[in-house]
Amino acid sequence: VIPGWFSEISPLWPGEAHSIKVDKILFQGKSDYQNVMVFQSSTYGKVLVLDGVIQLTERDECAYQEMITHLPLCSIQNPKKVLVIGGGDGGVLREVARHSSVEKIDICEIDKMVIDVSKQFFPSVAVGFEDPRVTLQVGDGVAFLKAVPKGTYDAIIVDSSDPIGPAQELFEKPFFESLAKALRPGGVMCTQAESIWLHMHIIEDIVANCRQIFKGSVNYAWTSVPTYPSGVIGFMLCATEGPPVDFKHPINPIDADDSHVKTKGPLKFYNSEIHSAAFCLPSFAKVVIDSK
Ligand SMILES: NCCCN[C@H]1CC[C@H](N)CC1
Repeated sequence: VIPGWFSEISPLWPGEAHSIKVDKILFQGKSDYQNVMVFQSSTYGKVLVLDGVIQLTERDECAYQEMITHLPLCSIQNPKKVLVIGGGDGGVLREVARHSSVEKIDICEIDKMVIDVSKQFFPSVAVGFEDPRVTLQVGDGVAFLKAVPKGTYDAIIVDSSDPIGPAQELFEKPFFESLAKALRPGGVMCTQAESIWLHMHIIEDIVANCRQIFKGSVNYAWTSVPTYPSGVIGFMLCATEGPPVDFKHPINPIDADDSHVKTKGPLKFYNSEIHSAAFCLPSFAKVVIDSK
């Protein structure tokens, strides 16, 4: 380890480690689920780290939060009831709140320390919790979903960490089945789906499971997040059987010039062109994802 630098070392990306220069460690703690750390970096603003893995930085969190939220919500007319699993930093809530059609935002986050630390060190991210439509449940998303009545939500966003630690079950088939049950016909889900450069095997399994469960449509999208491993992150976008959903052509655009987004500050990353482009895959990924 180089003094003054944080290196992201994990068995999920063997042989490589992204490093960020550390100016000052601001918080270190251990919750019931994981180690939590916040540091002031030299060039990426404040950084949130869980069990040694970068979750977000102030400089590039916009890319992930905007894409994971607007890829599903801009693909259906009038989303009204939205559920967020994970997302304890509040960033996805901030983005969901831009949609004036949304009436109810439920969130189930397992680790209260993540929520408290985000409110203390990342107020521009945790601002999402302030929206009056938000109802917070601190608990396990797997159990939460089992109790949700069939067809409750228009959209569910699974903003998870990696499948090592508390989020492991969020990548398994029973969880995808409970997501599908909780969605209305033609409802949409969007989950964090790792890196096409590092995790094609994990992605292959997720796609195979989703194709069995989501009879509407199954799509993989990806985007650039400099501080995530290999500099990219992917998303599974699925729709249940019902009114058809064409993820590649947003029917509910929320481009930067939309009046109702002014209250939340401008969109820094998402727009309708990058929405459609996100579904264009390199050949080595297409051959796996389209063949499942
Ligand atoms: N809400 C913060 C983002 C959580 N998702 C991240 C995706 C990339 C992973 N290596 C770490 C978690």
